[in-house]
Amino acid sequence: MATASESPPAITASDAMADPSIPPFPLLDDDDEGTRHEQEEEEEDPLPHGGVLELPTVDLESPGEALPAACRRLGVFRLANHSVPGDLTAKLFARARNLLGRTPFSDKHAQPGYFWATPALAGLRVKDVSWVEGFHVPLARPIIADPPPSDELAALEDLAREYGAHMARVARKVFDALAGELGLDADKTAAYLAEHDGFLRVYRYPPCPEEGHLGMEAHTDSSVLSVIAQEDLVGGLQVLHDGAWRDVAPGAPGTLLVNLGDMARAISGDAWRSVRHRVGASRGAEARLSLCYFAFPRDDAVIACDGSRYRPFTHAEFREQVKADIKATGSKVGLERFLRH
Ligand SMILES: O=C(O)CCC(=O)C(=O)O
Ligand SMILES: [Fe+2]
Repeated sequence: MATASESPPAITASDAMADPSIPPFPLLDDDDEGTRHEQEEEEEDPLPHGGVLELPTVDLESPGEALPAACRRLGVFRLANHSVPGDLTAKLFARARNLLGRTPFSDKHAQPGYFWATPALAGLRVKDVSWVEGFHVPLARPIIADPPPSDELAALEDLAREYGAHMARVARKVFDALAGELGLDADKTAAYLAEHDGFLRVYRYPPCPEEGHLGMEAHTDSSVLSVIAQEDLVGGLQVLHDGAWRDVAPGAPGTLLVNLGDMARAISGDAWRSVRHRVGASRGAEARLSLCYFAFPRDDAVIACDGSRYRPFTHAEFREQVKADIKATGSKVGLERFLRH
């Protein structure tokens, strides 16, 4: 298995074409190269790479001061002692690897909840292709589709739901510990995290034969918090910290990674960070897999904080604004839209 520090031999474009499981990501042709260089020249001050970043670890059973400190300083941390059964996570990874890694693209594509290179599908330029595919599993309701999901996908979905219930428990426990620090009342503590309405994304970052792509473009999450499990040692996640991209150091085996999203930032009036992050494209022969859970406020929750730079808004308003911005410009504007004038 590839580690973050080794550089395994990259697969070639013909290897990638020969593997029927790999979606037909567009490779850069000569014209696209031209576009890419122009775009790079336009980019102001590309951010430097700042090496590896060790994240603090928070013990879910006794988070103490380490939790708010990590939220204020970084917006991302490792979580230990979370009681998610290791064999459940391993089974879900194995199913995902099997289903995404061995099924021809055309069969996956016909399955409900499957996505690949999402921004490319929104008609963006080749530079913006994210070298990723996966399944989107809403946790509050079963995937209803006609024709129904394959047996393999139905089995993956069952495991994802069982895993998702653990994620909801973990998210609630983290958020309750944090709510105390902001002095949120019981109503807000409940409304600001609809943990059972979140979703899980099962991602596979297939090997990418070409430089110049990312597994996932730089972004902040729109969630309150996101919980990521990645298969041991296959690196790739980078966070922006002090003006540089930093590779997230592999955590102790079995730890989860929690990152705060825009809603946590707004709820706390900018006291907590919504960390900007991205995923490098997998360059070795091994695909990277991750399980990402996202939890949001209730739709009607009014996000407001005394002294905040943001005007009060409902979560539904935020979501609609993000959708509208992506539709209009191809990217999310986010909280800037809600600044008080
Ligand atoms: O796959 C990962 O580790 C991160 C994915 C991510 O950042 C996202 O889906 O928002
Ligand atoms: Fe993210």
